[in-house]
Amino acid sequence: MAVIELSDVSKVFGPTRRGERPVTAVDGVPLRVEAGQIAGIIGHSGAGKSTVVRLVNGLEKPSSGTVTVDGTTITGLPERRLRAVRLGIGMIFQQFNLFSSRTVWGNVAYPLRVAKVPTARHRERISELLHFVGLADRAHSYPDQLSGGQKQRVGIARALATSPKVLLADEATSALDPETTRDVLALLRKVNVELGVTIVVITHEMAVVRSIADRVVVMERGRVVEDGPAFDVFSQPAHPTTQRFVRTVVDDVPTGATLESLRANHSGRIVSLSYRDGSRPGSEVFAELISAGVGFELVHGGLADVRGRSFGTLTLALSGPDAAVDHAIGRLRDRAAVTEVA
Ligand SMILES: Nc1ncnc2c1ncn2[C@@H]1O[C@H](COP(=O)(O)OP(=O)(O)OP(=O)(O)O)[C@@H](O)[C@H]1O
Repeated sequence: MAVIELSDVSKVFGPTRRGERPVTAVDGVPLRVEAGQIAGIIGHSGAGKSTVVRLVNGLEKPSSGTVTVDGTTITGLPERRLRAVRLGIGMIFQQFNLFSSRTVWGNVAYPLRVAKVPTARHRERISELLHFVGLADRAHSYPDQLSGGQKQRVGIARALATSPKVLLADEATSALDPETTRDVLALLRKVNVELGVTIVVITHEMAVVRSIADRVVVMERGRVVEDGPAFDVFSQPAHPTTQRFVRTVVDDVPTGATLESLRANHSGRIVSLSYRDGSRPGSEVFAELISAGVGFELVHGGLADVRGRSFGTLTLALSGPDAAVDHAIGRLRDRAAVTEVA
């Protein structure tokens, strides 16, 4: 079942001054996020990601198309009904957006008050949330006494206070160092697995998508240019923009200067063996080469793991008589996609 569904949604911001052109921030976007999924929406600055988030929580109205959240079509809903829908959507932000004058406890209590949860129930709920995010001992601290990672944990506890079905994370780790990013992403996974919350992660970093998303949506200039299961998008990216994003985290195929340097430094034939179906190269590769009497050197490559399945490319420089090398390449083609790169 789709928890979030955008059908052919566009958002055009009209010019605010004379002489300016309207901006199409979102252009005919289809998006379906299934219940229990973690979807990663990636794109460069200005691609339209934040506008998609604002359309999902009803802060922007689409110029055309419809937005449905948890079975309710929110397009055209009056503000009063929208507020009720928003209670089912948690949000976390890059700059955490905590109240600096309230303690951790006070920050987490705030959405409970807005949702008119009886005060008698606050203590138990807040304590449960702070335990869940690992901050039970910081309840009386103020935000400026916390690290960035701790602030985001408070943001997550606050976003979960009213037990939303959906959590929207807009660049939630962009202000954090890599180690803290890993911890916060692990916490988001826990939110997904243990609480069953559907999560949409908006980011410009492929490493974030790689470590958390089940599903990847790539946006460019307001459009969705690629959308698929994380393993497929990482192992066989189709759109050039996706290919560039994937190369920022998995640089297994030699291109450009690397390829030139390989050619300059190896006189033999250079072949790449690609594994894109979840299988891995094993000792059989080397056994084939040895039995064919071919010399080899591993000159480039890498294997990556996405959602528990691996893929990657190994590049080898082969040396020996032409017939033996041809024979070995023929045998390897039975086991992997082989490309001769030089
Ligand atoms: N309220 C607005 N009025 C006018 N133009 C807007 C408005 N909000 C966004 N835009 C424009 O829409 C386009 C998409 O912006 P959006 O913030 O959705 O992109 P993004 O992918 O989230 O980028 P970033 O990561 O930089 O926030 C940009 O060209 C932006 O300038």
